[in-house]
Amino acid sequence: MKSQRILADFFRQSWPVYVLSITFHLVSNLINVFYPKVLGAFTDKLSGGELTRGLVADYSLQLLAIGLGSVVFSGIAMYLVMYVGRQFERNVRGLLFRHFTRMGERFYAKNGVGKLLSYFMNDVTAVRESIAMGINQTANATMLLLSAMTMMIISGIPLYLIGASVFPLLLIPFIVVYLGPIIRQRSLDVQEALGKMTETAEEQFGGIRVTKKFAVEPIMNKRFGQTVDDIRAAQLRLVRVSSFFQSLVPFLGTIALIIALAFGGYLTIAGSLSLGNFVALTLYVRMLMNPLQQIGNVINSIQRSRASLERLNGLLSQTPDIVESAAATEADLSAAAIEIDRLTYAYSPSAEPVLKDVSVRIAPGSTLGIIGRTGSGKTTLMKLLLRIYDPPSGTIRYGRADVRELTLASLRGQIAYVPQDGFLFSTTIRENIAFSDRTAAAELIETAARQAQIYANIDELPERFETRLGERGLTLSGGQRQRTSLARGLIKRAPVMILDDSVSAVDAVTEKDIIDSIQQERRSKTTIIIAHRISAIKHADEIIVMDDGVIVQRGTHRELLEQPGLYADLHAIQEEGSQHATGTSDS
Ligand SMILES: Nc1ncnc2c1ncn2[C@@H]1O[C@H](COP(=O)(O)OP(=O)(O)OP(=O)(O)O)[C@@H](O)[C@H]1O
Repeated sequence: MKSQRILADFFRQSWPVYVLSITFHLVSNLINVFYPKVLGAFTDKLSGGELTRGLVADYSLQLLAIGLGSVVFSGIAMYLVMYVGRQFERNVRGLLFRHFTRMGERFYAKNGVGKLLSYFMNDVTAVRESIAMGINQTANATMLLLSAMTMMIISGIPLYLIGASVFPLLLIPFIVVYLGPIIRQRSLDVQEALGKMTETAEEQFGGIRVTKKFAVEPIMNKRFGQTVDDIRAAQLRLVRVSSFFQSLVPFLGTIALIIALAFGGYLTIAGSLSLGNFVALTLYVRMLMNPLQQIGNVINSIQRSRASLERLNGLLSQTPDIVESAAATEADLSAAAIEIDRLTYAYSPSAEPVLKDVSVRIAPGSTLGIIGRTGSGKTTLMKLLLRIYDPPSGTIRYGRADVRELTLASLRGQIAYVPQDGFLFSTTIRENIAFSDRTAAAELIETAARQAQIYANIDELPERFETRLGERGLTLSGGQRQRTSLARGLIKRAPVMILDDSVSAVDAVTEKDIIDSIQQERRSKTTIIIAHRISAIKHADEIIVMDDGVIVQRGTHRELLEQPGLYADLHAIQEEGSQHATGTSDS
């Protein structure tokens, strides 16, 4: 399973660093456990009246050496593990991003951007913390526990006294088994709530312009406030159980100290334990409290990170809905006819089909115009041509090849798709236009801009093609964005071009200029134009009219005008509109 893979892969690569770090921790702790022994010996000398100035200086120097030695080794050990922890973070973020790029539209329709960001930020960090800090502290604590126990035995502290003092610590595993799953579940709830908040924030920042124009800030504040309240509630539920757990562990340490003090004190008075060993015992038990506290923290953090790991695993084990066949071949669309054959498509098995028995043949080099009511399935049909969604087998062919048998890169690399709401990146206009080939020559970029009738606008900008756009290209007007996106499609000079309502935001005169230059540029190349205005498609070799997923009419502009139907009705309405606009109407 992928779940184990993230960690297994990571440990396979980085285990030498961990071994080195654990060795350094071991050395540091071996040095550190001499500290109670030195103090014990000091106490014995003091109580025996044998302490001299020279011995005081000696003991002080020994303590200094112990302090320095242990700090240096534990410092290096910590650095090493933190270093690989950051490597883990970097690797998993890369892995997640590559996974995201493979996922299809269905995945993005289900998972908001904010939710996906939360995987990058919260979950990866939670796992990193536990495999870096967690492993550091566990190694440190275990070493300290083991070496302290060994030193107690070597120092001649009776075993039964050590056993009695350490007994309360044996209860820790039982507490972990009982409280661990509760902490994990509550951590999962916190991560989900954080994901929701990032999702809501992303959406609200994205829609802030609409919010302001409708003056609905209070509603939005309330909605966001709710997600923040949910996080607080989930976090408090987690804090209640995790702080109980975290304080229970050192409490057991205190019980151990009380036993050592009472039992050890009694044995010292009875003369069966030296004063030096009594001091050493209490110092050792006190010394054990820190690692216990650390182990408590670590167990808590491991439970939290297990919740995050589960979320990451869940995400990484999702497979893309569009999978390239193992025998997929490279597409060659340069002279291929596009055959759509009795295509019926529904977005889900339980939903009504949005395309019903659609058949069209687009000859290579020809232009197909598509017009129809909104929601009639035009964009869906284009997405199926690009295999953004999977059409039923045999219903879409390029030449002789079924679309499902072509490699995705070769298929999409040869189709220039220009959507209605062309997304622009927050980089320069030049990079936005030369998106499919960043090395494209300046003349090619300029020609594409001219053909898309955006050149004059760009030329007026202070830095022309080097002008940086704001996020999502929002420094341009809607029509300018659309034409920049059109230039991005045109520069690709792809064998097939799809304009999906791509000139809807430009005025009629500009639209005519754009259509003229597209006709010129794409004279011998296959072009599909979807439009709501007849003026944008009337030059097409064939026009199909769609209504509710069905092709209701087909033919050339002239043929369609001669038939009664949706096309002639649309034409009449649009003609009347333009006559009103130019003042040439009879009525
Ligand atoms: N991802 C989706 N999941 C489920 N249903 C969808 C999805 N995308 C579109 N639809 C539905 O499919 C139908 C056809 O939508 P489509 O976008 O193809 O229409 P269209 O003809 O391009 O519309 P418009 O002219 O308004 O752009 C609509 O009823 C729409 O609600």
